Amino acid sequence: MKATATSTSAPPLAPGGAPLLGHVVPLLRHPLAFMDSLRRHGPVVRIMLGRIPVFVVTDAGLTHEMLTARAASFGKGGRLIEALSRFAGNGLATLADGDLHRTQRRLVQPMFSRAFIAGRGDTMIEVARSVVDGWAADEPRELHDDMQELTLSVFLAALLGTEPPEATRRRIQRVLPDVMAGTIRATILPPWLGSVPTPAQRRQRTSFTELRDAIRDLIDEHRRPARDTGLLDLLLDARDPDTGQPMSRRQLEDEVITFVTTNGQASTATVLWALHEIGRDPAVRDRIVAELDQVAPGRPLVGSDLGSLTYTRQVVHEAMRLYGPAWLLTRTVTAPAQLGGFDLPRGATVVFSPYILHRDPVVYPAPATFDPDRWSPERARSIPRTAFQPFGGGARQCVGEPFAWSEMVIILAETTRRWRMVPDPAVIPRPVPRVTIHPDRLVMTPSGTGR
Ligand code: HEM
Repeated sequence: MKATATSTSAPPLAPGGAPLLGHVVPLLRHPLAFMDSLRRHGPVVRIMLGRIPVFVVTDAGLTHEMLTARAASFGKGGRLIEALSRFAGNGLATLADGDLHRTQRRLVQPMFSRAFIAGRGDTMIEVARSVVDGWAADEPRELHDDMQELTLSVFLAALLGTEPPEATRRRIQRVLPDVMAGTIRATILPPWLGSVPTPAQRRQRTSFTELRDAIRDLIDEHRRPARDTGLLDLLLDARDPDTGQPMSRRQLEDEVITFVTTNGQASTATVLWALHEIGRDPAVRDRIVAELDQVAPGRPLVGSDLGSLTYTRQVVHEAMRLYGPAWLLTRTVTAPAQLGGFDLPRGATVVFSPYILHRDPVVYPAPATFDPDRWSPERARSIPRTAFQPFGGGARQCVGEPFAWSEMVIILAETTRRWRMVPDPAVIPRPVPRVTIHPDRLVMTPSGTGR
């Protein structure tokens, strides 16, 4: 997988750039096709955002190397991180590498451990089921809002350790689209163009304040639940092992905002794509339902069943492969560095993209085909580990990964068991790359039972 050049040199320039704007136009117009096309030009390719060179790593081995063994030269940073920190402040995902990140990661890690998440499985399932049960039969639904409601409800249930207050959930859900809306534009546009004040930017700034107010109230109003402690209780109890100090109030807010926004993006997108693919292929749905009937015959699903839902997990796996869901992540070169034999100057932004890696036809034959059996225990063995990196790698790998798997499997299982989701043939969802890749619209009708 790892590619090397014979001598050190500047990475090749991608074709199709314009004099003043560079590759901004193809990146804004056809971002996914443009990114996918870069693989043809080499393992590291130079593109221009205006006059600023940006280096895109298209090779899986080199991406992994950059995130792990060479991480000291490739710091977390770059334009995406600047754009995200406008609302997430110093949350775990936007903190620069260093002591504060290491301390925060140590404090936060236990709340996303497999054991802790497994202990919240029953509550997460109950909340997902009550949302799905509330849908009316035979009425078409715009599933984007539904899935955002589901992922947010399930996350808040785990965060609080109990069913979240409906008003709080609504308040957060209302502002999330505006919070995320301008992030990719702020990443791609040259700074002089991105700083022009527009009504959309003003709306976005208001939404940042509203989200922070909602999270502040959520923390203030939280009471430790009787049954299970939530993730938030762990955060409140966390003490820096060196100083014995709790997290500052501002840091706590930044962390919760980070979790709510990351969860709402990536997990929502993956579940939407999975439902779209299940709707196109009834055989996939039948196999999920058969598995659920075998694992939990004649009874509701419980948390301890999740580990046995092998096929349902394969469906989630394949949805994450095919649609990313992150297509543009960034690092900053902290000292003059080489990657794959190419010279990269200090201060440059490096882009890496699970989307590009997951569509490599050498590793994934017929890469555009949705095939959950790629991930059957026998076939998955032939896929190199670095070829599937939806959660990144190294010290900055997604801390929420165990939570994300449980959440997505729960939502898919509960939706599919309760309903047969019938796609609207007039609405063909198109991928829209925001921070993650969302379908522009997904309209499906819950019909009868999934059985
Ligand atoms: C399908 C679901 C998800 C995907 C594909 C995903 C993907 C990623 C990726 C690729 C990174 C690394 C970014 C980088 O290296 O620059 C990341 C980091 C992170 N993710 Fe996720 N994520 C998902 C779900 C979640 C959830 C559910 C949470 C929390 C509730 C979460 C919280 C975080 C945090 C806090 C970080 C920063 C970790 C650090 O820098 O130490 N993610 N995620």
